[in-house]
Amino acid sequence: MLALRHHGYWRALLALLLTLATGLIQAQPLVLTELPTGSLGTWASLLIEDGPPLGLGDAQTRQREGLFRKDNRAVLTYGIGSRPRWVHLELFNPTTESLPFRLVTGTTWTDQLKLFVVHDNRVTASWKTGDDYPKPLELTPGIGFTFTTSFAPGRSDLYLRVESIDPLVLPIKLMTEKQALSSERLVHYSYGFIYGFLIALLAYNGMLFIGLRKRSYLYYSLYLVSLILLNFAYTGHGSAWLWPDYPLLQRYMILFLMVLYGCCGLLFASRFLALAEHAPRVLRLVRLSAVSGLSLIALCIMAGSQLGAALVAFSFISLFTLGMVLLGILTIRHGRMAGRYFLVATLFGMVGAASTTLAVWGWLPFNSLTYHGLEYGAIIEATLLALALAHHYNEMTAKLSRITLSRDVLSTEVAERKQAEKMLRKSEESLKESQSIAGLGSYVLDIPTGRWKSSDVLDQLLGIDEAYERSLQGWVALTLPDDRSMIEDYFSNEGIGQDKELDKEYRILRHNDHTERWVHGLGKLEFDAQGNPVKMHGTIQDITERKQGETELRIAATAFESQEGMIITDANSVILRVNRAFTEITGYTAEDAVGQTPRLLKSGRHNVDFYAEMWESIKRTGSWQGEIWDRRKNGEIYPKWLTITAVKSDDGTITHYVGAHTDISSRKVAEDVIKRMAFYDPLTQLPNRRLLNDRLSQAMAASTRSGCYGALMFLDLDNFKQLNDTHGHRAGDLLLIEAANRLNHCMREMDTVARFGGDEFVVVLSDLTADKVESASQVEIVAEKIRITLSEPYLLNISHDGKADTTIEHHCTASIGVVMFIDHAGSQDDILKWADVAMYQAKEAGRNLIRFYDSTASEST
Ligand SMILES: Nc1nc2c(ncn2[C@@H]2O[C@H](COP(=O)(O)OP(=O)(O)OP(=O)(O)O)[C@@H](O)[C@H]2O)c(=O)[nH]1
Repeated sequence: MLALRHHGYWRALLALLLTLATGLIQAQPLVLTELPTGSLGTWASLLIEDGPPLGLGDAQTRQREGLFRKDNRAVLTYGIGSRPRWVHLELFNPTTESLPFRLVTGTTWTDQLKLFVVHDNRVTASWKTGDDYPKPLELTPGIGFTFTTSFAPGRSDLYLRVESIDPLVLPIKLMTEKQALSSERLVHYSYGFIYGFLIALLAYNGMLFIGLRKRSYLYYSLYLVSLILLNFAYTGHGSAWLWPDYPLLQRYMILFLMVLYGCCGLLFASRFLALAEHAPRVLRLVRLSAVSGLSLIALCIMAGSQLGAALVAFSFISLFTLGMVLLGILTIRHGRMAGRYFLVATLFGMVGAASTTLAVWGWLPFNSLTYHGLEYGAIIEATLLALALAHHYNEMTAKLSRITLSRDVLSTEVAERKQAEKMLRKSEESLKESQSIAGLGSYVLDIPTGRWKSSDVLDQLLGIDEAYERSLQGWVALTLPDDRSMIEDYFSNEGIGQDKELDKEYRILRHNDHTERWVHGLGKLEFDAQGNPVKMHGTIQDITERKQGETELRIAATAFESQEGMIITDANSVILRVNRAFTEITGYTAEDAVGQTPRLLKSGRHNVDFYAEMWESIKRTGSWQGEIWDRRKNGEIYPKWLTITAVKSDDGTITHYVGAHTDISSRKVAEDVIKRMAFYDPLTQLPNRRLLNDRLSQAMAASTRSGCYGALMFLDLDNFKQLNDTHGHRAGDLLLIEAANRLNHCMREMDTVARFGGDEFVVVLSDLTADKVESASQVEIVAEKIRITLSEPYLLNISHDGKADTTIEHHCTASIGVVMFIDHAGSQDDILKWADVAMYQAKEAGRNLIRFYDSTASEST
């Protein structure tokens, strides 16, 4: 208050100086036909009441005494708790008629206003109004008090007494009816717009609150309600329309609503800026301020101190606007975008409120802009706060969507993790199962103590149970004595001393059934900080079957490299492997043969049927064996004894073929020799008597079949003995050989020439004709040919031991006995006997003759 008064003195002094400076100019009355636009404060003179209230007469007297002083401001503003004062305005109507005018003065909150129009020392019009009175007269909401009056020609004096504890603001305007209406219309439109805008904003945010249930919107709506109510109150709409009968309410309503407006603003700001979260101490301060403001105003109202209430309200609203700006700055410093909008909004609000406050306090020039600053600022502030709220909502939505996204990601991760855990469990089970199938057990050995832990599979493998002593001794006991040193060596120096990993194959003795098993032990060392091995993690796998398999393989490999030629093909007969014996027999190396098929060895001696039969047998019985002729790499054809065996899988599918063969060339040769020895005469190489019997039997059978005659000739060389006796046995042999050759040359392929013994030969002719005479004639021709051929001289080259060979010419003939046979007329022996008889007949007849056996006459023909 002191400060206010202090300022008031300065202003008075300033006004006095200005009055003195401009006094001459404004000593003239205000000519009503030449009215300036705007407020007429500079034309007025003032008198402050020091003592008890003055009446009009007192004021007129003081005016005449020159006690009224000029203020020299268009709008007279004197702040809160100003002393009542009188204002005098001298008016002059230069016309001859009364001029009607609309006088606008005071603000809507002016407590008391008295107005007198004096003409010719007569009061022509007077009013008493103000918001201290119920149903205040001539109150135009949004404008002030407006009085319609007429000024008679000549001079009129306007006396105005004004009293207000609220900020005393005194615009004085004289307008024609037309000007007044236009001005009022503008004001009404403006308020229509302002309220429309604010109410729309309120409705919108109210609905947002109902829809979104966000308290920021509720507090913002409350803030708007308080702003609208405050505006409604101080523009006079309240006292004109809502509470005209309650001047007491009007007196405190503006002030209370100012505090309430500030509190709602703080409430909204606290929520919007999330002070509870980011600045709890500031929130406490804000709450304290709000509660203090409300308490103080309530106290003032209850104490009936309008001045106190006005001071509280104006101080509070000033601090509030400043506080809002500070809150905005604080929030920006916390790095929140919402704070920027808020700060800009509150700055507008603050500037607007400050403008109005300072204008009505008289610290700023009073004009439409400054006076309505609070409204403009509030509208801009409310708009920007709505934008801030929208931005905040966007931020929240983005945050929410981020949270939703994170939640989705999280739930996906959880699902994935669950899936991974499930898969892990599954794979652990599979691992256990596969370890069990593979006979793979695992262990962990504590090296310093020698204690170990084993998996279930390892326990099964070792044949131990829970109670088994899992110590070093326990382990040694499980190892086969012969292999213990291998493991002991590793743990003593060879391995662990050199930090090597364990990798050994050794045998164990199962604890429960004392069976021997082969195992493969692996172990990985774990070291302490000093580098000493402290643990070993490892696996032990049962490899008994593999070991057995390896042994069998070794045996098989040895067997494979046997004397027999071996060949292994796949199911498509493609050669996979051959052994050394194969190469030795065939001449083909492994490189030559692998990838080929056994057709490589084909001799061409066997026809398609042979091979078809062979494969049919393999398919049916799984094997085939027999003699087969193949061709060596060098082209030589050789016989071999081949055994082919099909290798089948468990399901019976043929997977491989194994062929084993032996070269039987030499055996074949031996067989031939034996055969020759058994059936051929070693000297002449002619069939012997045994083979003759066979051939004769065939010829006889053929004769029976065909009904054609066959013939048998019995030949005996004449006087052969002499040669032997004269030139030695060797010469006799040579003659026999030559005679045999000559016989062979005389005969057809189909005929048989045999050596019967000594110097006797037998010739069998088959398939002659069915006619006996004709056949006999053919035989005779042959026999004659033989006789003549054999009678040719023989040149015999005789070798002598240690002497030179000698060649002799020898003459020799043969006696020939012939038997014709057909359809088993006699047995083989009979035929031979008959031929022999005929031959003897020839001998007896003189030798070198041919005789046919005649069964009826038993004589030669
Ligand atoms: N060099 C030789 N002589 C044989 C062989 N086998 C038998 N001889 C002899 O052949 C002779 C056969 O004699 P014979 O047929 O009885 O008498 P021959 O002198 O031919 O008189 P004829 O038959 O009456 O004309 C005997 O002296 C046998 O020792 C043989 O393989 N080599």
